[in-house]
Amino acid sequence: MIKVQVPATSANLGPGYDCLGIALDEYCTVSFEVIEEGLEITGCEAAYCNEDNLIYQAFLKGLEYLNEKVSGLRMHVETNIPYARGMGSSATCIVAGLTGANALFHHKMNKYEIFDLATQMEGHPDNVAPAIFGGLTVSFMDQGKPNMIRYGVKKDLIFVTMIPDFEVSTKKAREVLPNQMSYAQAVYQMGRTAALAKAIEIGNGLIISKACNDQMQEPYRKKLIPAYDEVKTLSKDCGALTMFISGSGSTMMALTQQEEVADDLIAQLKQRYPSWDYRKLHATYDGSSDEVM
Ligand SMILES: Nc1ncnc2c1ncn2[C@@H]1O[C@H](COP(=O)(O)OP(=O)(O)O)[C@@H](O)[C@H]1O
Ligand SMILES: N[C@@H](CCOP(=O)(O)O)C(=O)O
Repeated sequence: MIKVQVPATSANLGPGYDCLGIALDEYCTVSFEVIEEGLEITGCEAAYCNEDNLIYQAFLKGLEYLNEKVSGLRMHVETNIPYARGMGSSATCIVAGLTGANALFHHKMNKYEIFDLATQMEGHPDNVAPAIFGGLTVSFMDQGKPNMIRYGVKKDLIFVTMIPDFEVSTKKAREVLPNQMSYAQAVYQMGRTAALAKAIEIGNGLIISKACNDQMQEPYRKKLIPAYDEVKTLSKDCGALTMFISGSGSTMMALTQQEEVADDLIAQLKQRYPSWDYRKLHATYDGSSDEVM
């Protein structure tokens, strides 16, 4: 039996739409066991316990690439990453399926081949890159192929993760975006994205707070998250460096280097939104991994 572990991810980090992503210390683990026939899936919602399961679809894509077949498969999923909340659940599924297939067939693919296949399935590279390689990644497409470079992350950064009790599907959140932006907006985004990556690496709070602002997707997506303005203001009032929509939402993340700021923000939000889920997460350099059990 093979056991695969993949971290949650937060994409965009404000201005880095479809480019920036970071791996966080919350994990999805999936075990894969070849059986005589059929497909057995446990550990996820009944709606996903069938051939449409995204992990299974990615597993099949991996097999096809490797030109391999299995007689049957037993899969067990354990995850703390909520669905459709902007924490990269679909990327973890895709990376887990591909990694599982690769591990069963002697690691014939390298991580860059997995990155390519995963990007094809996810449609953009920013979640799958940190899910595979860990850390803070900057990705871009070149001639249809994904490329990425990895940055470090200052250890003391706390990602205050505020998970609303409703879903936002990535597909829907992409549909609300306009098709064009001005040169002025492009300049606004480029400078901030480049500066933000370095600021997160070295823990420069001043640049994080100035650079982590976005004109490209958050102004349009905040309509899908009614509490966005309130959470943004509260994060600032509590002393957080910044607050952004994680991936396509609905999760919002505030960044701070002070434990008491994180605790205060969570305590205040818990009073207003007791049904939300709150976590204090940290970046991880552990990308996807597999082991024989
Ligand atoms: N454990 C799981 N098993 C099967 N499919 C899953 C699982 N978790 C997530 N998914 C798939 O990922 C979709 C959510 O993806 P998406 O809308 O991109 O949100 P997210 O921000 O969580 O990645 C679900 O609707 C489902 O198709
Ligand atoms: N760049 C994508 C990221 C989607 O991330 P997810 O965690 O919501 O799947 C986007 O913003 O659409």
